[in-house]
Formats: sequence, structure tokens, C-alpha cells
Amino acid sequence: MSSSSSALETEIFQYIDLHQNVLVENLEEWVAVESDSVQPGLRKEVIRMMALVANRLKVLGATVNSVNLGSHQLPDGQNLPLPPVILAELGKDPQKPTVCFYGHVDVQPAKKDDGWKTDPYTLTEINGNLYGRGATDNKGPVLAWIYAVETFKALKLAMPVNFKFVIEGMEEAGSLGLEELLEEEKRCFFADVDYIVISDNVWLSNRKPALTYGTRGNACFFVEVESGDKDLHSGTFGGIIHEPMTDLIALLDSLVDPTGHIQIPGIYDNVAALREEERKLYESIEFDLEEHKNNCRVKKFLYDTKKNRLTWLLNIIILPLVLFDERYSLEEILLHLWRYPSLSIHGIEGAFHEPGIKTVIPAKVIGKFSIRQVPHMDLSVVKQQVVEYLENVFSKRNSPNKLKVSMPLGAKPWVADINDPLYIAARRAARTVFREDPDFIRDGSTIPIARMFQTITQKSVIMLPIGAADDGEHSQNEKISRYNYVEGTKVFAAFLLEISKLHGQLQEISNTKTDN
Ligand SMILES: C[C@H](N)C(=O)N[C@@H](Cc1c[nH]cn1)C(=O)O
Ligand SMILES: [Zn+2]
Ligand SMILES: [Zn+2]
Repeated sequence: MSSSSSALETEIFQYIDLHQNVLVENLEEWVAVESDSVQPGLRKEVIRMMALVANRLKVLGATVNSVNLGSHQLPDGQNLPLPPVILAELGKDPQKPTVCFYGHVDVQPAKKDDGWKTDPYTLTEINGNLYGRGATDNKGPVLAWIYAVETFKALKLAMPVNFKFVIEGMEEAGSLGLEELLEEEKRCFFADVDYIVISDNVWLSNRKPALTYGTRGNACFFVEVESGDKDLHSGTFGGIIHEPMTDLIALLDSLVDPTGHIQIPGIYDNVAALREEERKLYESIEFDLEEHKNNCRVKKFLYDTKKNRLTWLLNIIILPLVLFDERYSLEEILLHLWRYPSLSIHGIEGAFHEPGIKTVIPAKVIGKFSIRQVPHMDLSVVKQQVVEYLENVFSKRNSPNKLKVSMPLGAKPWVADINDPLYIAARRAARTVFREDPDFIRDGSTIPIARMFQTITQKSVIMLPIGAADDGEHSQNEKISRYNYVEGTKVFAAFLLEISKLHGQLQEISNTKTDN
């Protein structure tokens, strides 16, 4: 496979290099909008962000439709408007394939006080890294796609494909309303789409590119324990009542054991068995354990099998065992990250969490946890297993408090066929820009829309990330490096050329077959 760039690619790459400061300025403008979809008070900022995107796409020359999705109700009964979803298109040439890009411009909450070194909503460049909330998840990659398309226009080059954008503002809050919109637009906006591309995750490594062919789903749970309608003085009432917080902590503590194993009976029953060819894929992946630990600032992973003295000795004597043991532990970590379920506890609403002391017994607390689930786990079965288990644990406590378990959000996992033309084109594009083959990886996180796209449109989907493993999505000091942002833009442009070429070749083959 050739990895050198053509004259056309060289022209495009030079343009992107020369105009990289414009890319950074665009990101600065977008990061400045606090488009946090999780906090109701910031919904107007998400809506303002969607307007900025619509304008940017109009400047690009796209036909833009901001689809109103109405409103949704919060658990406290409050009605909130949903931000519009933007459906935009550029080009309608029946001779060209149509690529549809999905991205989101809402972000996770961020406050300077959370431990950010810089203001999360002021894009700040330090040592080649662009810090700011949304820099990598997902404003940077959305802008990189816009810029890749814009480069063809600026150089007066024919676009190799027709291009469509689906941009939403509720991804971090579960992509509310999007599935219905896909169903409605299945025979309209999506009718002529051939390929779907998402760039909303990161590489496995800090420097080696990757293509993603699977993500986990997510089942989010609320566990509410309530004693009465008011908080109580812990001196006046402590010692004589069943405290909701104590019940809740016991419930949460019963979910996972110290080895990370989920305690809910039956939860692993439907997990797809690992096939040999799948395990082989893992063998070729470059995975730097120390780098990964450093990225998440932990000393030890759950499956980080430290060798004891005896295995050490054995390993010195039998070298192959050393290799096997090391390989085995690395694969084990990836398997637990990508294709086994995991349970995380996120927080407790109603609990006192401010600095200082407040001697109170909260009357109502809501524990929040989620289970990242994998093929072939079924969301409704998972829900039933969780509810039955928690009710059973609670009943053994003989508490008079009220327990309510709900699953406000459920997103399914997604897996793609890596032999699809999308992966061939993306691999070529990544190779041209980075001069090395990308890793084929899965991702432990969730992009609810991936599976919906695949099921509803019946088209193939690829995740083509440009962010690095140390970008810190959802974390303090989120960043994208200038290098990844700029080179990523080149990968997107190269990808459009590659998929157009490949699509043409596939069409020719299929035409020859029909003629014969
Ligand atoms: C991978 C993507 N950038 C992302 O962060 N997705 C969220 C979506 C989600 C899942 N449950 C609730 N929101 C994630 O994986 O946490
Ligand atoms: Zn995202
Ligand atoms: Zn995210």
C-alpha cells in the first residue's frame, strides 16, 4: 500500500498547514460558549451554540435546516426546550457518493474550581496543546471536518463527495429526540447517504492513530432512597432512625466487588463469547500500559497482573512465558475496557458535598451509577436484573424508607465490520498523513447515535478519531494538540478523496457484474 501523498493531497495539506491559525481561532470562538447540555441553567448556551454552527455551515455554502425537537421534562417536572438538530448538505451530484458526518457541540460540565489550570471556556495554548472544554469532545473534530470540506472550496477543487452534516447539542445528555428524527428522515435526508462518519472518540495511544470499530452502550440508573419530606438534625435524631444515606451507601456498595466484578446476578450471562479471530486483532494492537496509567494518573489497574517473585523467577528461566504473561495482562485490560461490561458510580444527589461540616441527615438522596454494556446484553434485561437485585439487597435491611430505582437513559453498544470500504479508505488516509498504519480499536465509551444510525439507515458507520489518548475527555484540562487538530483535518480531507476513489471502483465492479 502506498503511503506517499499525491500532488492533490500535497496542495490540500499545504493549505491546511498555512491556515492552521484560522482553525485554532474558530475553536477558540466555539470553546468560549458554555454549551453544557447536562445543567438545565445552561440550555440557552447550547441553543446559542447551535445557531453559531448553523451560521458557520451557511458560510461554508451548505443548505442548513435547524430542526426543532420541541422540549423535554426534567425529573422535577420542569419543561426545557431541546436544542435543534442541524441537518445540512453540500452537493447533490448523483455520480458521487454521499458521506454523512455526525458530531456534537454540547459539552460536559466544567468549572475552573474543579481543578482546571486554565479557564475551561478560554481556549489556551500551552506547549502545543489547546486546552478548553470541548476542545477534543467534540468541537475540535467538528471544526476539523468543516475545515477539511472548506479547503476543497478555497482551492477551487471539486468536492470528491456530496457531504451531509448532522450536528446535535444533546449528546452528553443522551441524544434526546435524535432517534425519532433519524426515523422521520430515513427516507428523506438519509435516503441518499452512502457512508456515515463519526469522530467523537480518541486513539488508544498518545501518538499512534487508530480507527474505531466498536463502542459500549450505557445503561444509566438512579437509586432514590427517601425517609420523609425534610432533612433532620443528626444530633436530635441520629441513632434512632434508618438514614436514607446509609441505606443508599449500602446499596451502592453492593454493586461491584473490589476486583471490579459486577455483583448483579446474571449480568454477564449474555456477553458475547470472545472469538479467536477477535482475540487475534487484540494481539497486534500497540498498547503502552505505563502511558495509559500516566494518562489517567493511576498507579495500578484492576487487571494489571503484577508478577510475584515466583513467576519472576520462572520468567527469567522460560522467556516465552514472560511474553505470554505480559501480552495476556495487556489483552485482559483491553477486553475489560471494550468488550466486557463495567459499572461506575457517578455521584449522589441530595448529599451534602460542600466544604465544611453540616450535621444533617438528608431526607432524600439519589445515587447515580451506570453500566457500560456490550453485545449481546439486552437493556430491558439489564434493567430488570438491576431493579430486582437492589430491591432484594434493600429488603434485607428492614428499612422503612422508600426505594425507587429507575433507568433514565439506555444506549446500545455498536460494532462495525472492519472490512467495509470505509475502513479501507480511512486506513489509507491515516497512513498518508501519519506515515503509519492505524490500530483497529474499540472504545469503552458510548456514542448513542452510532448504533441507531446503523440500524435505521442500514448504512455502514466508522469512527475516525483524531484526538489522542491523553486528551482528557470529560476531565479537567481537556485538550487537543495543535498537531492532532491540524493533521486530523488533513486525514479528513484525504479520507474524502480515498472514499470517493474506492466507491467509484466498487461501482464499476458491481456494474460489470450486472452487465455480465
Ligand atoms: C464518546 C463520547 N464523546 C461521549 O463522551 N459519550 C458519552 C455519552 C453518554 C453515555 N451515557 C451518557 N452519556 C459517554 O460515553 O459518557
Ligand atoms: Zn463526545
Ligand atoms: Zn463526551
